[in-house]
Amino acid sequence: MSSSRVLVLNSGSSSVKYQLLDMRDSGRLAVGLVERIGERSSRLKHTPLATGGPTRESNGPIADHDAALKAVAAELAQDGLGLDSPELAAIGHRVVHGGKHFTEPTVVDDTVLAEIERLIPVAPLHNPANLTGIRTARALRPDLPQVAVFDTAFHTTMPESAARYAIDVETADAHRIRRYGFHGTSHAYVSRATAKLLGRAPEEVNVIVLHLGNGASASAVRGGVCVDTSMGLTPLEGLVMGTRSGDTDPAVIFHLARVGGMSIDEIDTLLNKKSGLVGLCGDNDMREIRRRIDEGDARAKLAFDIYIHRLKKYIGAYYAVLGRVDAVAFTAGVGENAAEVRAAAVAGLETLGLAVDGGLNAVRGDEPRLISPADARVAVAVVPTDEELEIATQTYALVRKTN
Ligand SMILES: Nc1ncnc2c1ncn2[C@@H]1O[C@H](COP(=O)(O)OP(=O)(O)O)[C@@H](O)[C@H]1O
Ligand SMILES: CC(=O)OP(=O)(O)O
Ligand SMILES: [Mg+2]
Repeated sequence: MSSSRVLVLNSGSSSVKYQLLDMRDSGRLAVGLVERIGERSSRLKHTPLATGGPTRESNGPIADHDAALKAVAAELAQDGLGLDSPELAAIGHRVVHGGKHFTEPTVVDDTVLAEIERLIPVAPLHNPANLTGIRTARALRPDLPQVAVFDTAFHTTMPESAARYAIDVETADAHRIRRYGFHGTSHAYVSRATAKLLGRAPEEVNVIVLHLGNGASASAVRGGVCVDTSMGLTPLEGLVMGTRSGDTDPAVIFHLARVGGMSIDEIDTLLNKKSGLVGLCGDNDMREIRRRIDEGDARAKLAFDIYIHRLKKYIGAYYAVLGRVDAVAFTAGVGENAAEVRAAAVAGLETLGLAVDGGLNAVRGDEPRLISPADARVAVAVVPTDEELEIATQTYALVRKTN
């Protein structure tokens, strides 16, 4: 029997998203999510698409990512899709920080694991979870290739002028301080899907991709190649996010330490977990923020306005970086669902050829779609991301090549 299945694990700081795919037709056999790992109210949601069975949900404490992955393996086994299946060709893992070293998907060995571990200080919310996912999967199926697909890989093409901070070169190099960028698997997938939507080859189009999830980043993609992105050394730089501040004056940190008496760890937690939308108004979910705005809540409105102001600045910046823009693509949880965010982000940019058609923008759906008026100079699009499919595709291509 030929092995054509790939299990994809997208381990986040407190969640694991997973998909089992058959790569002969990229069909999904099972999808699921473990949320609130480490809390008492963890939840596992599993949909066995292959059997047509109902979605199963279970609640109860799941202590860590190791336990989460074992619970996922048990769910899959219940549908006859267990990790012991000879049809499984590989397990693909999203790894957030690959540094400068990893520009391609990579079969994991001990050296690769050590490098991912070395990068923990620059992705403290993500790389530890990714590592646990790989280690647990490897223990369950030591004979299978485990493939790491890095968020940073797509951004390694950025020119030095975009990738370097203007700080002392020797100090920066000694500590590998540069702008790496993240969500690259999504930016790559969405920029290609946007070209397809326009009926053109990726090499022909310049796209600004706005990945607006809980973490959020923008990228400038010229002819399929990333030339700038808003996240930097870590996923803290750039846009306003669910819990992260995005851009601030670095002197805020000196001030909080010297005048506010806060420790470096306290400031790290403040900027990564207690800032962004949650810090501004107490909620990080855009649905809740919209509901509060509708009720006249001023703090929610200010949080929304700050979020939009930053987003608009990045659209303008990347317009200037690219010179010619063919499309602006909105993706991820907020980008795909929040019509009011899309409308507000491009409002007033008509002189740049950017506009949203109210009717088209209000349409909901899972397919890539244009929301700009028919005569617009620049296409504005909603392009759902599929990081799991992209990871599976890259993983399968690599194992086919190496076998
Ligand atoms: N229907 C919706 N309307 C507005 N925002 C939404 C909607 N659904 C999800 N979101 C936003 O998407 C976010 C999650 O995005 P997602 O891309 O799944 O993030 P992550 O991958 O970082 O977990 C939520 O926090 C919420 O703000
Ligand atoms: C890199 C990053 O911010 O990822 P996420 O949006 O999944 O937190
Ligand atoms: Mg995400």
